[in-house]
Amino acid sequence: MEFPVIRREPESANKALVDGPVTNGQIEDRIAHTQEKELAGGANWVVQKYGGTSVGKFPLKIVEEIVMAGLQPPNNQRIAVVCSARSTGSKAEGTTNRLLRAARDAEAGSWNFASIVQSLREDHLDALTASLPGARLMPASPELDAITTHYAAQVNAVCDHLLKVLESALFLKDVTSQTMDMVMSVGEKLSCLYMTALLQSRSVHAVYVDLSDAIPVSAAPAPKSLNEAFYATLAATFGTLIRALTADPAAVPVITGYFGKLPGSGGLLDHIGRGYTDLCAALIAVGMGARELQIWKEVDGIFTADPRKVPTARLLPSVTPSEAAELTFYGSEVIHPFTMDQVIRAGIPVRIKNVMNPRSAGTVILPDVVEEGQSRRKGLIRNRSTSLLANSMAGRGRGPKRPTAVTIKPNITVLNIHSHNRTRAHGFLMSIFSTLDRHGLSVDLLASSEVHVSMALHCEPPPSTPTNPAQRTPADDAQTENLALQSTVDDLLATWSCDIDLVPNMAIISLVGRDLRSMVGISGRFFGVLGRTGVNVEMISQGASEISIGCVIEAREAVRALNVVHTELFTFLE
Ligand SMILES: Nc1ncnc2c1ncn2[C@@H]1O[C@H](COP(=O)(O)OP(=O)(O)O)[C@@H](O)[C@H]1O
Ligand SMILES: N[C@@H](CC(=O)OP(=O)(O)O)C(=O)O
Repeated sequence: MEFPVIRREPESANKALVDGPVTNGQIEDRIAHTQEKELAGGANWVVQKYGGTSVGKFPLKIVEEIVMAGLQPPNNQRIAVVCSARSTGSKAEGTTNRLLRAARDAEAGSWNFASIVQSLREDHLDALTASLPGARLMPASPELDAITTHYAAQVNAVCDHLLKVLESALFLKDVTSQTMDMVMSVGEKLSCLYMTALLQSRSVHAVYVDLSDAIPVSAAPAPKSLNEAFYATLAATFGTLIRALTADPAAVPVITGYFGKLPGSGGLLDHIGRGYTDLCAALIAVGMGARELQIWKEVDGIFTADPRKVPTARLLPSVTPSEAAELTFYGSEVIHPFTMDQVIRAGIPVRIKNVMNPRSAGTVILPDVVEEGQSRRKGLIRNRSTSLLANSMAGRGRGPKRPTAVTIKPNITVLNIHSHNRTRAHGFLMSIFSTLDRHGLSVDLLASSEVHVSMALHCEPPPSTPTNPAQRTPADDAQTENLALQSTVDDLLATWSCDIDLVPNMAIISLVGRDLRSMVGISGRFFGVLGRTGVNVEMISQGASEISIGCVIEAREAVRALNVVHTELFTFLE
């Protein structure tokens, strides 16, 4: 792939000129060069966040091929590692879900939590034994013995404390948000203790950093919402704490992606939701003044479509923060939505990389000029050179305009409401939204007229078998969502004279791209190809976001629709 060159004029540091094409490698050099000069004081820190399945499935790759390789010449980076809770299979059966299940068991009066804690304890102890150098060779060296003994003591201490918390919850028959947070934090603690020991077993000076008590008590007078000022304080606190623990230039902090009790009511799950480690890593990157935040996944980066569903999808070298956010919201799980705001505001690029293929450059998320302009209006500061570089990398203003990616979001139910009352349209909408809010449902797409409203809601499918409290599965959450939907319908029918119908088993297909706003005829092409290939469109929403066009189709058609749209708009639009 080729990109235009950014050439810096010596007499004007901020003037970038578009020149001939350059390669990905040259872009890398230029990003490094630019940032070295501009992120003064941020040294050479790279913050690397690893998801739970990466820690569970590829721990040795992370340690040897990514962290150790990054520390050594010619890279000579300072690396901060941030980990999520381990999952050896899928995230659904990973440590965090097992912990949440243990908490619900305790609340329901079942001692089943004890066996969950025991299996987590054994899993984590066995994981280290299996990954030690010369794993089953006896006798181990005294250094390795010391590492494993210390590790076992820490794992046991964390698990014993967890048992006490869960026992208290069982006797109280109550799990508060704070208790849930305390239980959930164990996943990241165990994961980071494991990665610390693993790095130490390879002679890396790894330092375990637990952020679960890092939020200062002074932050306790809660802000009404977790606002920018709060996050800025948090980032600074994390930065100070981590620096203090890693004064030795060889030290590698291994930091829990769980970051402590939030002030006010509600816990991390309520305020941030699952996937909170992305945000934690972003705050750490800001606090450390890192030169890059890397989110390591099991995919090479962001593609023009889900590469597991569209074989011809191409890796995108860069996307803008808004595109990444839109893609995440509409089904391509790229990055937790709150993450980008933090790092982009600080001018730190985010790079999505693949643990299975560390040499691939991945996808970098950088703001473009329009986004920079918008943020200036909001009084935010950006790193100008990274913005210019991003524009140049994406070849903006040169060549044909094109959409960036197409994505699908499954498990959508359409809620159609037809009011019998033609005179109070504003009251009708207010009643619908307050009912949805009461039941904790949010709307993904909306189309409305005076008396008719169609909404696409995300609802996981219900579990196939009934569950008893002692054997809950992650599908219980799905059951809760479906009950919420049913209660919403009941409440609406009770308070408003209307007809309601629910259309389950749908999906949203969305075209995303910063160029869409100026691509005349793109909607026609998008809907045209769906129509020509016999994909029925149930509902259309356009205009809410300038950078996406979306519609609801039947879920069973989703992968076919994704492929035909990709072929039409990404292959032939070259
Ligand atoms: N446009 C896209 N680009 C890259 N991945 C995508 C895209 N759309 C969907 N995906 C899916 O998102 C997932 C992200 O990678 P993965 O490492 O599995 O996630 P996680 O870190 O959340 O466990 C992959 O399963 C991939 O198939
Ligand atoms: N352990 C948390 C936090 C997290 O961020 O996970 P991951 O990075 O694996 O999505 C969760 O399961 O949600």
